[in-house]
Amino acid sequence: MTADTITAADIRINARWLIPIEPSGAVLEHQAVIIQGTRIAAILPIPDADREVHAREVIDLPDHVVMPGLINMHGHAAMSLFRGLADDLPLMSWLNDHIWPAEGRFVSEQFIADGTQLAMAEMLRTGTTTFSDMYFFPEIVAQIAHDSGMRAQVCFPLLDFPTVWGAGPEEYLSKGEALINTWKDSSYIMPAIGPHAPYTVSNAPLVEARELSEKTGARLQIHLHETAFEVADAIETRGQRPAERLAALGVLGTNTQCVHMTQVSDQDISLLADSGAHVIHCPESNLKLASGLCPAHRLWQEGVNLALGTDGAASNNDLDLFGEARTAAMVAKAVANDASALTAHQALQMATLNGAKALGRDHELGSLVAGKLADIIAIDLSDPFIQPVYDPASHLVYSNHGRAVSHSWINGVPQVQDGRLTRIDVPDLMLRVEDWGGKIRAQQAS
Ligand SMILES: CSC[C@H]1O[C@@H](n2cnc3c(O)ncnc32)[C@H](O)[C@@H]1O
Ligand SMILES: [Zn+2]
Repeated sequence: MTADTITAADIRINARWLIPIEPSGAVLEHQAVIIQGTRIAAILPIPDADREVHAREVIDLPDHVVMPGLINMHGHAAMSLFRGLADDLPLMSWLNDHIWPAEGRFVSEQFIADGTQLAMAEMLRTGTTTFSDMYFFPEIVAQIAHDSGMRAQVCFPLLDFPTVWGAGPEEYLSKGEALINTWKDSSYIMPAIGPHAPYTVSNAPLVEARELSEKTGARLQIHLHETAFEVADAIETRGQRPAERLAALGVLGTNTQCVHMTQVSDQDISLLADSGAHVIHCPESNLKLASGLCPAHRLWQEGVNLALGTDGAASNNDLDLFGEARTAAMVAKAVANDASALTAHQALQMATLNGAKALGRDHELGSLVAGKLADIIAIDLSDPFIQPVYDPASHLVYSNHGRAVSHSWINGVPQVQDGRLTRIDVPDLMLRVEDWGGKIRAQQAS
């Protein structure tokens, strides 16, 4: 739809600044975003919109920057109920001695429902409109996200051993295929396959996961090269680096999302770049668990698509993707010994368009372009802690931390209005969260 043909629209957002991400990272001023139904109909200079558009609802955002909703490409949403339960530990002792025992005790359908809602509330408040989840009871995660109108890639878990969600790989795969069939035509829910890690999934289920991905088009997300120990142990026990093993099994491809990649050799980079696999960078979880540092600038230079994730709130310990973008930019500078290694604009692209690419949905998500879905956020830059403004992208990455997200829309539907959630009953949610906190505290004390 062009400006000439528009006469009526559902929503018009008048923005002081606009960061559309595409076709360039440039910041535009005094722009109107026109929404019709679920999609962006046009982006016009405000004076043109005044002349040509009659919107049912006009939202004036005179101190705000408007941009695409953030895409948090890796997490375990319901682990928000374990936030702060086990800090200051390295990955394997965090998992083996604390998190897996706690999951064995507490994870249930109700835990997943409440913990996922708590995570969604935090993500919406900090600018995320699409998240990726890898956790138990994915059918509940999918339903909860769908019912709240949040977009989600929901990866069903795949491991060699029994968990609260199933007896082993065959059960996970058959329940997972049912999840894919249920949601394959949904715009909100992207069902996906979540083999946990190379050290918890053996070759046969990995190959079955690949075949399921090829048959259905579902994405496959895996924790990969998270620590030096993982890589050294694989070399010792299998004689292969994990990425090499995945490549040999045919598991690295354009549908594959590799989470972490803190240990990267030249050969690993070639495998990633040649296969078209995506890397999901989770710098804060990597820092907190002392897992290592992903060389983001090198991967970017070599043409690997690099998106951002928070990981779960028990290893981050928040789900603020603006904060993650800041950390990614800072860490890249330190790792490369180059202050320009990853700029604010690149960090915003990682948090938006690159996530959409990893999902295979960059034709309709990840940037503000006419025709794309209306997943949009607004951030109020009038507060003293983000004044004065020279480049709003700089403030979003280096000064903001997601505190000032005032509005968001997903599929053209308001999710945050003046900083308040429209679709989640927060007081009721907090009662349930406090109940879980009480139960978990009591067990810790016993
Ligand atoms: C199979 S469901 C997901 C499984 O992963 C665990 N987990 C959470 N964070 C991490 C991480 O950084 N590396 C490896 N595994 C992680 C989570 O507790 C679930 O058991
Ligand atoms: Zn994870």
